[in-house]
Amino acid sequence: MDKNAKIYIAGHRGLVGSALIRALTKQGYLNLVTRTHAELDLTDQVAVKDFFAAEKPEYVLLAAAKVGGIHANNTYPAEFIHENLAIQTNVIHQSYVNGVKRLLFLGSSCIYPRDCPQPIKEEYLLTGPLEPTNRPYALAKIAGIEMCWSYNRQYGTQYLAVMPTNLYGPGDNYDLQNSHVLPALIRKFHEAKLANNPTVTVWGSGTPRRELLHSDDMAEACLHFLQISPQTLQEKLPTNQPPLINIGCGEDLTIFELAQKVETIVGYQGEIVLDSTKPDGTMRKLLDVSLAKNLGWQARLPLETGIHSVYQQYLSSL
Ligand SMILES: NC(=O)C1=CN([C@@H]2O[C@H](COP(=O)(O)OP(=O)(O)OC[C@H]3O[C@@H](n4cnc5c(N)ncnc54)[C@H](OP(=O)(O)O)[C@@H]3O)[C@@H](O)[C@H]2O)C=CC1
Ligand SMILES: C[C@H]1O[C@H](OP(=O)(O)OP(=O)(O)OC[C@H]2O[C@@H](n3cnc4c(=O)[nH]c(N)nc43)[C@H](O)[C@@H]2O)[C@@H](O)[C@@H](O)C1=O
Repeated sequence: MDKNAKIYIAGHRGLVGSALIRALTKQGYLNLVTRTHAELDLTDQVAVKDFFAAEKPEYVLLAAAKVGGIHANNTYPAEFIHENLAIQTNVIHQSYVNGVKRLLFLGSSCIYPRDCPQPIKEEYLLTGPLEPTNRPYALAKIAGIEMCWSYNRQYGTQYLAVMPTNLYGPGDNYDLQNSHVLPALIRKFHEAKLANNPTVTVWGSGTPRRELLHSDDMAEACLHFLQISPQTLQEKLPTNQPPLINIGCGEDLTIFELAQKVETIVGYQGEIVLDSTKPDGTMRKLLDVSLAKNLGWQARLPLETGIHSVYQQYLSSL
């Protein structure tokens, strides 16, 4: 890819979007197009049409979405399905209309059936019922994958759908209600340490397993697949399946084990209490990342190093 190629990063101030900006800048890409949510509401069909017609990006990284943890997904299902369907429909369609060379659509590991075999292969999509706590979000993401595949088949576009596992990194959402588990635990243990609280509450049974990937690894994966040659894709992506690539580190741990790791890194001395009134969500969603590896990408940052580094970033943001 030409270093002057015009690349639009949708959602550039988010967890993944900001990591994409860091990675693109590091690799010497200079011609980056960005808009804040206030400047361009991606649910607005006319505004998105005008933006693409004016800017004519050559590449699109679609990292804008309505995102949140288990509680947010369960509490605002209408917003999760409506906003995600609108954002991705507008951006994918206008990418086609304006001749974008390649688009990367970010989905999520929650698109796969709740009880599917582990580790989860791309081919398990649509083979069983979804997890209820995030079904509206997952269905929106599945529609986005289908849209990428349909445009590829009918119009010969080269859109890819990358499916990340649970992500964390600098600039994460630390809201105690709406965030994902890792930032929530970092904040809970840190605040309990400062206040000398005897207990920290962890939602659910502690037994669900999660796979966590740093946003810098995710951004490297996105750039790898944005730049991969059409020949390699043609050779290695099954033609009878959606253009889907799982992105994960290939290892998971229980929520209780994760809480213990955070407890140690933060240096909290009290006790962990489980709140069984809160939902567990999917019991396990470990991705099979052999396709990504076969296409030349694999995760680099070990979880413990990643947690140490985000805890330092969290402290410096206070
Ligand atoms: N975080 C995770 O654990 C995971 C994330 N993903 C996927 O990765 C992608 C990026 O997620 P992540 O970076 O975590 O999300 P963030 O919430 O951190 O960032 C999302 C970005 O999208 C922007 N945005 C949201 N709605 C609109 C809109 N209507 N118009 C314009 N911009 C909008 C937000 O702007 P603003 O904040 O101003 O609204 C924000 O900059 C998403 O597709 C998500 O589904 C997949 C799996 C796990
Ligand atoms: C990325 C992914 O993220 C979501 O799915 P999730 O993995 O279930 O999300 P989560 O990170 O919020 O929780 C993981 C586990 O951790 C437990 N847990 C313990 N204590 C806290 C806690 O304090 N906060 C949170 N949020 N969870 C906690 C919690 O009960 C659950 O068992 C969906 O948005 C989905 O759509 C999606 O894509």
